[in-house]
Amino acid sequence: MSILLPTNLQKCPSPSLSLSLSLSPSPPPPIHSPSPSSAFSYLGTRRRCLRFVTSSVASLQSSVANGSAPAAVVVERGQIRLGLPSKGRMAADAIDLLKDCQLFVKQVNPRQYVAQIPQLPNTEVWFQRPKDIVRKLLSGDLDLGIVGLDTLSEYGQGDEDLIIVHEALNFGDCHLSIAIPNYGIFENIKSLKELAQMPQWSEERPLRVATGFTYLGPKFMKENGIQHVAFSTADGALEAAPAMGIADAILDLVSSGTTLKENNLKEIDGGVVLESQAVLVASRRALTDRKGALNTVHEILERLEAHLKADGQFTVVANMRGNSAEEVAERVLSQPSLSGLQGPTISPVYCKQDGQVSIDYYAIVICVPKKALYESVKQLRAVGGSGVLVSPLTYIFDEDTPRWGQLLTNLKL
Ligand SMILES: Nc1ncnc2c1ncn2[C@@H]1O[C@H](COP(=O)(O)OP(=O)(O)OP(=O)(O)O)[C@@H](O)[C@H]1O
Ligand SMILES: O=P(O)(O)OC[C@H]1O[C@H](OP(=O)(O)OP(=O)(O)O)[C@H](O)[C@@H]1O
Ligand SMILES: [Mg+2]
Repeated sequence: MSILLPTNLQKCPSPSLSLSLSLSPSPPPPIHSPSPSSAFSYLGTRRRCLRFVTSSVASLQSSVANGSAPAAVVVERGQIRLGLPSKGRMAADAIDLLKDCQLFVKQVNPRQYVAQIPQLPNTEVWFQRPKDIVRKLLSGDLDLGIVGLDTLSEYGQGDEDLIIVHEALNFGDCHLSIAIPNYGIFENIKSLKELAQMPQWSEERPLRVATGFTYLGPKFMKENGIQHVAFSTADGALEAAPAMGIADAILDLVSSGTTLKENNLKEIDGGVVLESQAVLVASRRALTDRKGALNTVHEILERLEAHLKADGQFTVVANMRGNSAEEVAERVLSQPSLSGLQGPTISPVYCKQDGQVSIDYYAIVICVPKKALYESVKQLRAVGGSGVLVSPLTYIFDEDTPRWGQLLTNLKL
């Protein structure tokens, strides 16, 4: 069966409207590809030169001679710059997360793109579109940023200057996934393998995929050995493309799955390109070369870890009759969900009866994962717990911040 390409895809009238990215011969190289003949590598080198200056004429000459990107040093400026999404679903969540960490972003009015965080006096916030945050981290115009992993992966293209400082900020959960119609020739197709093996696709008539992810898409298809694929770009409402005849499949973000369902599309086994959520990302050069950047990251990271760790937990307090703290501890620790972070805190409850002070009860305090709350309450009752009080936890500051150690190792510090 042969299917005709719509004319707009055959002719590619405008790169911004319909850029057909055939997988053969190869997907676009990374921004900082060392290949001197590549337009992408040229753009990357220029971009870098906007903000980072070469350390000396001699090193420039030697790097030109060996074909590598010139060694760069960071241009001086007083403030550390943190990029936050200026619009879209991530904008409010990023500010709310910082607020939960007692970092209050003071933006005088919503159209002002720079703001302050009084708690971090050496740091400026710059509001930018998520993809521009990544671009500006690469060019040296920003030092830190909060974006979705999908945006970071698409626009960062694996650049080693980008370091993920915290990979799970607990918002913006979604995944990047291939979806196909659940009708017509795709009705019985359930996996990427089955999709790739459909007889319809050939060099002349490839599988047409509409996506905003024109780096990750071709890369994924190539890694999965799938031939005869052509990508077209689109900026929004991609889910309409198959029904409009513009594409056979789409590659887009999915969260609840409602948009796919409402447009008669389905995901397929093996079709998930990336699991994504918001991440804190930093420029390696900024962290190593910019005065104060590492301290700022340390403080933000400590606050984030303390808040995010606490976010998944409740404090549970209960009273328990017993002869001694040790005896109560044994009963509590006999239950699998009651060991808390390091173990239960058990303290005597002093009661006055007939003028005498006695200890008949002990108060136990534990941290319990939110998901295990009800199970924990049942276990507490089973060993004699009564008057169970549950309250949210705000921060857990551990002895050390695990991601800080990982960051230092990554930076070879
Ligand atoms: N449906 C979703 N559910 C949860 N997170 C999502 C969803 N769609 C996108 N995201 C996450 O939010 C980020 C920003 O998406 P958003 O749609 O707000 O902005 P955008 O796509 O950059 O801009 P726009 O859609 O206005 O062109 C994405 O990079 C992704 O990480
Ligand atoms: O699985 P769901 O919960 O239905 O979410 C998925 C939709 O969310 C995003 O679109 P967005 O709302 O950002 O609109 P856009 O296409 O204009 O970016 C994404 O591009 C999907 O279309
Ligand atoms: Mg969107």
